[in-house]
Amino acid sequence: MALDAKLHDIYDEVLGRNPGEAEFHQAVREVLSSLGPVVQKHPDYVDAAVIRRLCEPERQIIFRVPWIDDSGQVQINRGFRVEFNSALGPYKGGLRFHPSVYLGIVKFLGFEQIFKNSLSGMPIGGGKGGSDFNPKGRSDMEIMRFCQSFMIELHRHIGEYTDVPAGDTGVGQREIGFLFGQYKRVTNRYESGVLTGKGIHWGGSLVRTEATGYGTVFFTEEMLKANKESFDGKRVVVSGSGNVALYAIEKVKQLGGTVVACSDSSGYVVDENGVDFDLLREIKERRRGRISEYAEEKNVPFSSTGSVWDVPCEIALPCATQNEINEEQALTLIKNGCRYVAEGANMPSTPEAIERFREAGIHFAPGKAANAGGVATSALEMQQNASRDTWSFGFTEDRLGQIMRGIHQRCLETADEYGKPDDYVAGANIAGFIKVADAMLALGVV
Ligand SMILES: NC(=O)C1=CN([C@@H]2O[C@H](COP(=O)(O)OP(=O)(O)OC[C@H]3O[C@@H](n4cnc5c(N)ncnc54)[C@H](O)[C@@H]3O)[C@@H](O)[C@H]2O)C=CC1
Ligand SMILES: O=C(O)CCC(=O)C(=O)O
Repeated sequence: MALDAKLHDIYDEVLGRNPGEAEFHQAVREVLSSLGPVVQKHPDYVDAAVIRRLCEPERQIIFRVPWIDDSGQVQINRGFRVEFNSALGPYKGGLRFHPSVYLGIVKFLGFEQIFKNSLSGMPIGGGKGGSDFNPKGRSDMEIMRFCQSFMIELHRHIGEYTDVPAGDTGVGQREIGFLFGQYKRVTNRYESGVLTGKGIHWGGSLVRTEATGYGTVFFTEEMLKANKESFDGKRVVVSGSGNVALYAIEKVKQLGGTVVACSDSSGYVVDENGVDFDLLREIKERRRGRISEYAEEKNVPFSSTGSVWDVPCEIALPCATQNEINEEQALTLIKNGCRYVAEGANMPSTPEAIERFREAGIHFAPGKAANAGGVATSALEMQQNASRDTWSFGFTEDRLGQIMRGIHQRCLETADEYGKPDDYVAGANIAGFIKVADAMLALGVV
C-alpha cells in the first residue's frame, strides 16, 4: 500500500539505517501504511519526530553466549535484547530461541510489541530478545547451561521496573525457570516481577500458559459476533502446535468449532473429527515429539509437503511463525471459502496475502490485536507479583476476556473514526500508535 510523502521519507530513512533487516522493514511499513490519516490530523507527530524516534530502538544489546554441550564441546551463540520503547512502562516482550534469530527478527518483534502492548491497555513498553540457539534435540542440561550463560549477561539489563522478558518461540516454562533461577542467584534477589511466564508455585499466573491462544480465539469470537455469527459448527485450521496453537485449539473446541488441521515445521495433520487437544498436548508439551506421531496414533493423514492452508476452512488461525501465509496460500484460503483470519503468531501473513484478504472482504485481524492476550496476561502476572497475590483461573480468564473485548472494540472504533470501517489493521495500528505517541510528546525529547 502506498505511503503518504512524509511517511515515505521516514520509511526510506529506516531502510537506509537498517540494511538487510527485511522483517523489520516489513513491520515498519505495515504500521506506517496506516498512519496517513493520523499525521494529517496531527502534524505534530511528524514535527516532533515522534515516528522517527519510534523507529529507532532506545537500546540494542548484542552479546556472546558461550556454553558447554553434553560432549564437553564449547558452543557459542549470539544473544539479543532490543529495548525498543519505554514511553508507557518498562520494556516488555518475549525471548525467542530459534536458529533463524538475528537482529532484524528481534527488531521486527520488538517494534510490533510497542503497539501491541499499547493496545492491550496495560502500562508496558515494548521490547524483545532471543538467541540463534536451537533448542531442538538438546538435553535439559544443555538447555539449562545455555539459559544460565544467557542470563549471566542479560541480568545487567533487566528488572521489574526496567525490562521484563517472557517466553516466545522456543522459550516456555522450562527455559523461564532456568533463566529465573540464574537471575535470582546472580542478583541475590527474589524479584518475581523480572520475568513472566513463571511456574504457578514460583510467582507465575494461572492462565498465562493458555493466554495467547485463548485470547486469539476470544478476539475471533468478537469478530464473529460483530457479524452475527459464532464458532458453532465452523471448520477451523490452526497452524503450528506450540504454545499459542495448542491453547487456540482447546478454546475453539470449547466454543463449538472444529479444528480440522494443525501443523509443525515438519508438516501437517488433518483430523476431520476435530484435533484431539489432550493427545496433541501430550505429544508436544510432554514428549516434545513431532506431529507425525499424532497422525500415527490417530490413524489420520500426515503430509510433509504442501501447506496446512490447503485444507478448506471458514476460519484460519495462523499460530506458527512470521510470513507463513504468502499470496498463493491466501488465494487458496479464499478460494476454499475462508472468511475469517486472526493472527495468533506475529506477522504470519505477508503484505501481499493481507492485500488479497482485503480485496476479498475477508475479516482479518493482525497479530498485534489478536495475540495481545499473552502479553496482557503477563501484565496481570506482574500485578499479582507486585501485590504478592494469586488469582484464581476463572478470575484471570475473565480479565483476559474483558481485555480482548476491549481491544476489539478499540480497533473498530478507531477504524471508524479514521474513515476505515471494519479495517482491523488500521484500527490496531492507529489506536496502538496514538497512545504511545501522546506519551512521547508529553515526556519531551528523550
Ligand atoms: N508464546 C506467546 O505467549 C506468544 C507468542 N506469539 C507468537 O506466536 C508464534 C508461535 O509462538 P509459540 O507458540 O510461543 O512458539 P512455540 O515454540 O511454542 O511453537 C511454535 C510452533 O510453530 C511451529 N512452526 C515453526 N515454524 C514453522 C513453519 N515454518 N511451519 C509450520 N510450523 C512451524 C513449530 O513447530 C511449533 O509447533 C510466534 O510468532 C510468536 O512470536 C505471540 C504472542 C505471544
Ligand atoms: O508475555 C510477554 O511479555 C511477551 C509475549 C510476546 O512475546 C508477544 O506478545 O509476542
